[in-house]
Amino acid sequence: MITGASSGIGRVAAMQLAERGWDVAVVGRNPGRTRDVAAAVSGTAFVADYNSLAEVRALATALLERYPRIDVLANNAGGLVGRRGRSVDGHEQTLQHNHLAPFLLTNLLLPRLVASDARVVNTASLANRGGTIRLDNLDGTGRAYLGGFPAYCNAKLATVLFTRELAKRSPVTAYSFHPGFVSTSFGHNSAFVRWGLSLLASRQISAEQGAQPLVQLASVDSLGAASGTYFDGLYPNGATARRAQDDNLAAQLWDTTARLVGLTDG
Ligand SMILES: NC(=O)c1ccc[n+]([C@@H]2O[C@H](COP(=O)([O-])OP(=O)(O)OC[C@H]3O[C@@H](n4cnc5c(N)ncnc54)[C@H](O)[C@@H]3O)[C@@H](O)[C@H]2O)c1
Repeated sequence: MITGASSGIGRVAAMQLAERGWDVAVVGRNPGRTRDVAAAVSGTAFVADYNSLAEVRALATALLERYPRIDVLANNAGGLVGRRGRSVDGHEQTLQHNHLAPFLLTNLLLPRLVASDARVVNTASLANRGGTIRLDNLDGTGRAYLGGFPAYCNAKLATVLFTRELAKRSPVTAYSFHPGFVSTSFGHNSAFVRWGLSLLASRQISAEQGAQPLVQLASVDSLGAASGTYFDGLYPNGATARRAQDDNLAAQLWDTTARLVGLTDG
């Protein structure tokens, strides 16, 4: 199961895993592109916009109906929303697309993932190092938006913490990773990020190269790294923000997020 599989890293990973014989669930936001990729990999298309948690819930229901077993869930959908705005559920959108929605999807699938002895692979980012988590203000209300970059850093720090905590709270194997600076449509909707990426142009890699960590983390039998590990590309224990090592923060973030997405009432 690969989210954000209609383009970029997710699309290439879907192609490569299908070539290895996997039955791939292609999850995307754009119906036409998602169906095209699904047809190309002889997989099944699922469409959901993470701007709505109701769509995430419907997605989970459809996936559970279709697959009695799930070997891998790759939470890869994400990116920046260039202008501050609220999701259908009232949350800051970059936070919802990168953290709240994948958290909810994973939890709704968790019993099936556990029963399948599955792996969860979360696409994080080096940007986690610039993140902060304010548990009483995950939306960043009142803080400068700057083309979504601070919100993105915070959300990807949340991804690293979520992965560590998932490894603690459940028997599934969970990894997060930074794919590298990959030439995709990532950041095209934010002038600030486009400018930042232009400075890194010489370090950009192709989507084929950027998909390698996802493909490896999904498919290699033994990675020799503990569940919860963050990879920088193919290398375990990549550099993270110090806060990403804070077990107490990870546990509190889990509980706060569960409340925000309506999994618990506190
Ligand atoms: N490209 C990079 O340099 C880079 C670096 C670090 C991390 N990442 C992360 O890699 C992942 C894949 O990005 P990419 O580089 O392939 O870019 P991309 O823009 O080609 O792909 C992003 C995918 O996420 C999906 N998505 C975005 N918002 C969504 C929403 N609201 N609902 C449902 N799906 C949504 C898109 O439809 C698309 O399929 C993202 O999580 C991104 O943050 C990318």
